[in-house]
Amino acid sequence: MSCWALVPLKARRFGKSRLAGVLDAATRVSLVQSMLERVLAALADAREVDRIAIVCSEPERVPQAILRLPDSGQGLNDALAAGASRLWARGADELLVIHADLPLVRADDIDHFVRCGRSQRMALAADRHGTGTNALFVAGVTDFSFHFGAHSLSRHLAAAHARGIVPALPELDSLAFDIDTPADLACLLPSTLTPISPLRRSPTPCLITC
Ligand SMILES: Nc1nc2c(ncn2[C@@H]2O[C@H](COP(=O)(O)OP(=O)(O)OP(=O)(O)O)[C@@H](O)[C@H]2O)c(=O)[nH]1
Ligand SMILES: O=C(O)[C@H](O)COP(=O)(O)O
Repeated sequence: MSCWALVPLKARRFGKSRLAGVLDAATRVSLVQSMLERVLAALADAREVDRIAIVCSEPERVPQAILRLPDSGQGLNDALAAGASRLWARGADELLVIHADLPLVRADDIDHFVRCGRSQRMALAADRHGTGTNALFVAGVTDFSFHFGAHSLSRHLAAAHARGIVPALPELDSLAFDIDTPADLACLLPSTLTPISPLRRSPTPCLITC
C-alpha cells in the first residue's frame, strides 16, 4: 500500500488574501510558511502516510525530501486534479489531499482520518463551520473530481454518493481548524504558530470556544 499526501500551496502573492485587512504581505507569507511547516511535520510523523507531494508554482518553497508537482495556474481544483493524476501514475494506492493552512494539525489525527477513510474508501474532514473541506482521502478512486471552493463539503459528499461511496466524516478538531479570516486568526494563540511546537499537543481551549 502506498499512501501519498498531496498538499496544495497557493503562490505567495495570492495567498491568504482574506487576511489582507489585518496582516501585511510579509506577515501573511510568514504565517503561511509556519502553517505549511506544521502540516509537513505532522505528515512526516503520521504512520499511515508514506510520501508527501506539494502542488505549487514556486519550486523554492518545496523542501528537498518532498515531491514538487507543478501548478499550471488554473485554480485549486485543476492543480489538485493534475497533481493527483501524476501520483496515481506513480503507483499511489491512496491519496490524502490536505490543505496547508491547518495550524493545529496533529499526526495522530491524520492517522485516524486515513484509517477511517480506508474503511469506506473515502473520508472528508469538514472545517469547523461544517461547510468547507480541509482534507479528503480516497483509496483507489483515481478519477474522483475535486470540488474545493464554496460549500465544498456538500459538493464532495454529493460527488461521492453519486458513485455509491459513503465517506467517513470523522470529527477531528485539529483537522477542522483552518485559518481563512481575521476571526479564525483571533481563535489562535500566537504561540501555536511556531512549527517547532509539540505535534501532539491538544488544541487550545480557545479553539473550542470560538
Ligand atoms: N497549488 C495551489 N494551491 C492553492 C490554490 N488555491 C488555494 N490553494 C491552497 O489550498 C488551500 C486552501 O486555500 P484557501 O483557503 O482556499 O486559499 P488561501 O490562499 O489559503 O486564502 P485566500 O486567499 O484568503 O482564499 C491552501 O493550502 C492554499 O495554499 C491554487 O490555485 N493552487
Ligand atoms: O473547499 C474548501 O473548503 C476551500 O478550498 C477552502 O476553503 P476555505 O476557503 O474554507 O479555506
